[in-house]
Amino acid sequence: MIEKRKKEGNRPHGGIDRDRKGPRKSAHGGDKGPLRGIEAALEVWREVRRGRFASESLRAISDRVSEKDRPLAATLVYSLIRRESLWKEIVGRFLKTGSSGVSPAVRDALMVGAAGSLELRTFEPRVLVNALVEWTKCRDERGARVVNAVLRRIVEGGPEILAEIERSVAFSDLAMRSGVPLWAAKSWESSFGRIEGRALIELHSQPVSLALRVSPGVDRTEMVRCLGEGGFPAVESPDLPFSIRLEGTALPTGLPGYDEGKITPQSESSMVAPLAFAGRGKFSRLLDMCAGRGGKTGQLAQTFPEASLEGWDLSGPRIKAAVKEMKRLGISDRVNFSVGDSLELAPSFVPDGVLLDAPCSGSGTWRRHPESKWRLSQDELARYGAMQAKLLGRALDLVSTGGTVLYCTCSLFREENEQVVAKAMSKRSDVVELEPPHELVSRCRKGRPWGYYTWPDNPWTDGFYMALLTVIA
Ligand SMILES: C[S@@+](CC[C@H](N)C(=O)[O-])C[C@H]1O[C@@H](n2cnc3c(N)ncnc32)[C@H](O)[C@@H]1O
Repeated sequence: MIEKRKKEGNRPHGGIDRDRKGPRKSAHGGDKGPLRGIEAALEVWREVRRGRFASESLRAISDRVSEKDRPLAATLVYSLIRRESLWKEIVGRFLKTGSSGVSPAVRDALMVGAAGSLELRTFEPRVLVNALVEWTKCRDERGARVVNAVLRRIVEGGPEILAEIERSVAFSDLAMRSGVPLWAAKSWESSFGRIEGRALIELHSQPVSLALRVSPGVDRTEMVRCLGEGGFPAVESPDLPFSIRLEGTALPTGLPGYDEGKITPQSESSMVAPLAFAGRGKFSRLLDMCAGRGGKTGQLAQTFPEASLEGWDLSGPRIKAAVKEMKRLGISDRVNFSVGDSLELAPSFVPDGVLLDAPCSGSGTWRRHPESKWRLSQDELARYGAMQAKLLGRALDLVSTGGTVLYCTCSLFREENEQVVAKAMSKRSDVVELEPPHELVSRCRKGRPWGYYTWPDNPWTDGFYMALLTVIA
């Protein structure tokens, strides 16, 4: 039995039927309808368990799932991932043998069944249970009986347990129902205090939507009208004069105006970062030390049309995407990119502004990318902190005297934020913090003591941290 499980875990990734024994067949005799969505959700969930992002896996199998079933699969798998620890807890209460006593196929079916039957109203519980039993039968004949029995008990008794957890005032239940790992919830409570920490945890059960940055020279009102006519209801953001808020999420390529560079999908928290520079007057040489796919590089270039820019990143594919992004925005001639380690590369100029959008845990974007939260450990957080401190030290070495360094992360952990700034400042006596522009500060929470946070307190804004520093003579 153990041997068999090991093999299953090691099998290469593949399509919906790949790891079934025997001839390829639908687990439900080729039925159309919800089963295909459920089967796809199971495949994606298994890929996520192996370290992939759900969005990536959904894309990879999209041509094997009918258009009608795609949203079903996505909704199901994301409900599972968002509150993984909650479903695990509920499954554990009904599975008397404990989850280590059953095969991975049984565990997967139970997790999908718990999330689907208790959170989503799209599924008729009987249909969902039958589909999961059939799916399990193809992998673990005996296990299918367990799935049948346990899921029927969950459908019956699960709502009461869920209601109990929803009502509970226990801190661990708050974390579980909000989909925040307990260790992270404790860390936020200790960083932000009891009331604020709990409020932050609760924000994690709120949905997310897409925001669009409007390029300079584009009429925002007209753009909103265009999007609406194209089937994407949108409104002008009351918080930022160049942001549009969509009602939901959408693939950028499907949006009117995207190909022409008129709009760029970006969360509002990330859009405010370049505003921190804007309060510091003019810049002529800007360095983006971790340019990634060029999201903020493009905005910096648009905000400072007179400046030359250089962008670096360790990842070749990301820099390739950044080059493409500059073309889309029509600013290719303004930015030079290099692939390499920012701790070693040398800029072609002495920058008067350095953006360090550091690699981080991404904890501020957990509502958008829920897989990452279950993978992160406190050890990894410490490794991020060490890397970020080195990168910030390098940014301060590179910037001109009197120049500006903007350090930012999409993390809500002090270990990646205030503590990194404190470490960098403790190494040099010539670094001081600058006050960002008032319109930015007024939307933020003060870090303790360094920097500012945005919180994920509306669907278009993520958790984000920024600290503006300068090197004095
Ligand atoms: C938060 S992302 C940057 C996102 C980007 N600024 C944007 O707005 O789209 C961090 C980036 O840092 C890059 N990175 C990590 N370590 C690096 C290093 N030592 N040198 C250069 N880039 C690095 C990663 O490849 C990743 O693209």
